[in-house]
Amino acid sequence: MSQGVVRAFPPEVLEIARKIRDMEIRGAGRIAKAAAEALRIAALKYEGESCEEFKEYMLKVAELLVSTRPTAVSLPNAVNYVVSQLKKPGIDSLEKARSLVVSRASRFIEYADQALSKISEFGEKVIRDGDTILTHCNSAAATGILVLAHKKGKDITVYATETRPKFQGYITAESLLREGVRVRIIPESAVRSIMKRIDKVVVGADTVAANGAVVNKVGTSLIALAARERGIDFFVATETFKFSPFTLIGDIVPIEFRAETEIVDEEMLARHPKLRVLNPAFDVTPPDFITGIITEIGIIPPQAASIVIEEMYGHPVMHESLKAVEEDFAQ
Ligand SMILES: O=P(O)(O)OC[C@H]1O[C@H](OP(=O)(O)O)[C@H](O)[C@@H]1O
Repeated sequence: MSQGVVRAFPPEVLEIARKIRDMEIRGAGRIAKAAAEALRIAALKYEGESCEEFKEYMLKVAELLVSTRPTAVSLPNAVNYVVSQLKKPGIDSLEKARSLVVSRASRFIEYADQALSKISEFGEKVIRDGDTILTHCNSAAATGILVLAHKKGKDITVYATETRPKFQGYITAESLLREGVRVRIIPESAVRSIMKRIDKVVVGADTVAANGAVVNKVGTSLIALAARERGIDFFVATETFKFSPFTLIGDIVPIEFRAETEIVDEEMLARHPKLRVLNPAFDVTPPDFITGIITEIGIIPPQAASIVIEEMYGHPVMHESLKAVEEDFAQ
């Protein structure tokens, strides 16, 4: 190891990290691809000559990227995919290490793009001609299904929730309208009252836990509840890299709480110093509320999530948090 000297990160890498943090790049899949791209840039722009220093530098870039947003597991999964093999024996020259990072980052991005098309193909099959579908927030995986169903000639109507406070529902509405899909925007508070018009729900995911629970944009679990009340199918569209290996060993998915000022303006906060605003960005939908999880490897029941995780990630190695507990006990 070098003596703890870590080179400055390239400005492009810092800019991608900032954009993810500020949600200029958002959506769990896009975040993961942007992180892989940042790692690729960091590797290509490294100007030192030491393999050990390169590895240390890449791990610092990885830490920076993972720290930007806490909930979507696609982010650490993508970062681990790109950098974890640097620790393996045999990566003993700078050129080997650099080309490993560059090739794995490119492979991840390619995989993510292909996964989205496969999800559209599997998911399109659950949409019937004449369906009215409710979606929430803005999910590339969910939107892809709806666009493909429309392109295949199915006459569909999509209800898109506004998705306060950041109104990602507008992005969904605009991308569907561009493709010629019929769209209705509704406030989230109207979900239960319009559920009688809905044939099925399709949403995305930020993280899928080992028990099949789905963490997605806040409000998703209320939509699932309203769908269940009427016996309406509730589908989740997601790449398998949003399945969390950490939950297989009991880790809780951290829920991101964002700034108070996304909900209430500075002036109101200044007028009422005792006022506190809670702004959770995500919530958890239990597996029993979910009809199926549409992935690039097929449509799976939520109860099969742990099998997918073991297939994708192997049996989990001991996670850092558990190691820390064990070390505490050892003292
Ligand atoms: O990966 P795709 O399917 O695009 O999106 C998945 C999910 O990511 C988004 O989170 P945010 O808007 O980044 O907070 C939404 O919760 C969306 O459902």
